[in-house]
Amino acid sequence: MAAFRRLSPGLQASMGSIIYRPYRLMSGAAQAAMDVEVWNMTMPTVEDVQRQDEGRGPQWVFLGCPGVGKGTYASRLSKLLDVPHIAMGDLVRNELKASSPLAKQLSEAMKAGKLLPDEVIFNLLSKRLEQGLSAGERGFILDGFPRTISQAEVLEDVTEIDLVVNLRLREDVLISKCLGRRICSQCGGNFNLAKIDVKGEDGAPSIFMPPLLPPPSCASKMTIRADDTDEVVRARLRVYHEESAPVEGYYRSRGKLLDFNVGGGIPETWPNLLAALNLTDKASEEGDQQKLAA
Ligand SMILES: Nc1ncnc2c1ncn2[C@@H]1O[C@H](COP(=O)(O)OP(=O)(O)O)[C@@H](O)[C@H]1O
Repeated sequence: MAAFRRLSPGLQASMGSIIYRPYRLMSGAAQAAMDVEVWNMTMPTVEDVQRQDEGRGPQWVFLGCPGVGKGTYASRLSKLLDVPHIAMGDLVRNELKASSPLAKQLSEAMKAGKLLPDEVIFNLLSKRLEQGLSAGERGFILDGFPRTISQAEVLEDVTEIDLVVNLRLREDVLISKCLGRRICSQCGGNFNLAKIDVKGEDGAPSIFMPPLLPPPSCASKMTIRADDTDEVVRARLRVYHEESAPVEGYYRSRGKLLDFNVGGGIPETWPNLLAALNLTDKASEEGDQQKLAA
């Protein structure tokens, strides 16, 4: 509870009331059974995950450096498991569209690659979870939260996290992927102009990732995130190593961390990730069957 004491009483109240009620519905026995499973790294099947508990969906976290693909894979998994994908960066960017002096100040910090104050982050996350609860959402996949040990401690105080997926990729590729990232200003689609083709060295495998090019309708509307410049990407990676990498150890020591090396583009990585999670994507399997039959 030490982390709570560092937060404002109002925030404690809001985190406590919003997250505690529904997510504590899971029985102690069910929680204990799940802890043992995750500790032994026996991954749940998609049916186990969906059947988990009447009032409680899966609660997963995605960790990993900027550019590793947290958003891409968390969003795909959220569709597969039918739980919301809550991307902290998106919540922040959305909030900072306002023109208040505070929004300006926070936006400057973000553009410099710094983490924003916990108070701001918890407020946004609480609001988002509250909206989700009113809309009947069950469970979540968090992407970009927690990013510090103190955030992880607060999260642990208020709810149970079932599984933490830690995506990993070599640093030169991360930088190229951040610099190649483009977003369509009209439809919000994410694309990447970077062509990654690195030879394996010292036992490390080769990595090939083709660019993810926009369709003609989006091509003239490409925008770049303000924090995807070379200097800021390097600053964000430094911040990750200093502040966020310890969160990996936090969950590893609790038996909840699954390390996963991103070894290629989406077509190779997605099935490998599903296999590591012991999940089956029936839709893409059926698609494969259709392709095979054609
Ligand atoms: N949990 C968090 N704590 C503090 N700041 C955050 C958090 N999540 C997002 N931010 C802010 O939003 C920025 C963008 O986040 P995100 O889109 O998740 O970036 P990335 O691509 O680096 O993983 C971060 O660099 C930081 O300024």
